[in-house]
Amino acid sequence: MSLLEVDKLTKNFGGLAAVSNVSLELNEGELVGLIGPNGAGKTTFFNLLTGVYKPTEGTIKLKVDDEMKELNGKRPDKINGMGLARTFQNIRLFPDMTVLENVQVAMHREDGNSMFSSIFRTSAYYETEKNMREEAFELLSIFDLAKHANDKARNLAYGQQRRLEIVRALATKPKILFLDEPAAGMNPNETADLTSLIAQIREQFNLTIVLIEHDMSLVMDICQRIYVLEYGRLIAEGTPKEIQSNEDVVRAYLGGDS
Ligand SMILES: Nc1ncnc2c1ncn2[C@@H]1O[C@H](COP(=O)(O)OP(=O)(O)OP(=O)(O)O)[C@@H](O)[C@H]1O
Repeated sequence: MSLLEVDKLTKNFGGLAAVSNVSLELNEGELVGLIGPNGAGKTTFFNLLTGVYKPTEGTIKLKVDDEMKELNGKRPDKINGMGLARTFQNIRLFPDMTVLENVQVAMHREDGNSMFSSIFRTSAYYETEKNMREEAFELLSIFDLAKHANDKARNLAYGQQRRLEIVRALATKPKILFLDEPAAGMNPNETADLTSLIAQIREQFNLTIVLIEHDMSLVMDICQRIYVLEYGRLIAEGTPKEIQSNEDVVRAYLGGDS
C-alpha cells in the first residue's frame, strides 16, 4: 500500500488546465523530485495536495492506520494534522516573533492541551510547554539555528530564514514534507549544506519528502525518483538517470523557458 495516492488530479483556472489528469504514488521514506519548466503546474499540484485549492477533478488519498483516507475537500489545517506539511516558494515566517516562537506557534496546533489546562495553567500545561520547548531546540540545533533562538526571524540571513521554514514544517510532525524550491536564492555553499540536511532529516524522521526545485544538481543528487510536469501534464517518471536521458524531458526543457 502506498503512503499517498493521487488519481487523475485536475485543476482548471478558467480555460487553463494548470494540473491535468495527474496520477502518481508516493511510498514511505522516499525522496521524490517534482520538476518541470516555469508554469508547468508544480506549485498548483502542492496547493491541491495540501488543501489550498480544491481539485476540479480527481482524488487524493493518504494512508492512515492502514486505510486509504480521502483528503479532497478537507481544510489545510486538517490536512496538516493528518500528516502533510509544506514550505512555500516565498518565505512565510512571523518576522517580528523570535525564531523559537516561530517554531512554537507551529507546534501549538497539535499540543493536545485542553482549554481548561491552557487557561488555568495546570501542571500538564507546563509539562507540555517544557517538552515542546525542548523539541523546538532539538529541531533548531539540527538546522544550526539554536544559537539564534531568541533573535527576531526578520534578522536572520536569507538562507537561515529558509531553513527556519523547514523547521516550522517539521514541528508539525508530518509524514510527508513538501518543499517548494527550498534552495531558491541560496548561494552554492548554502545549497550544498541544505542538500545534505534534507537527506539527513528524511532518514532521521523517517519522512517522505517531495521536492520542487529548479536546481537540477540538487534534485539529481538526492532524489530517488523524479516526476516531470509540462503544461500541467505528467510527461515522465523515473530515476535521475532515466530522467536525464528522457527525450520528452530534454525537449520540454530545451523548448521551455526554464
Ligand atoms: N490562482 C491562480 N489563478 C489563475 N491561474 C493560476 C493560478 N495559480 C497558478 N495559475 C497558473 O497555472 C499555471 C501553473 O502555475 P504554477 O505556479 O503551478 O507553475 P509552477 O510549475 O509552480 O511554476 P514555477 O516553476 O514558475 O513556480 C500557470 O500558467 C499559472 O499562471
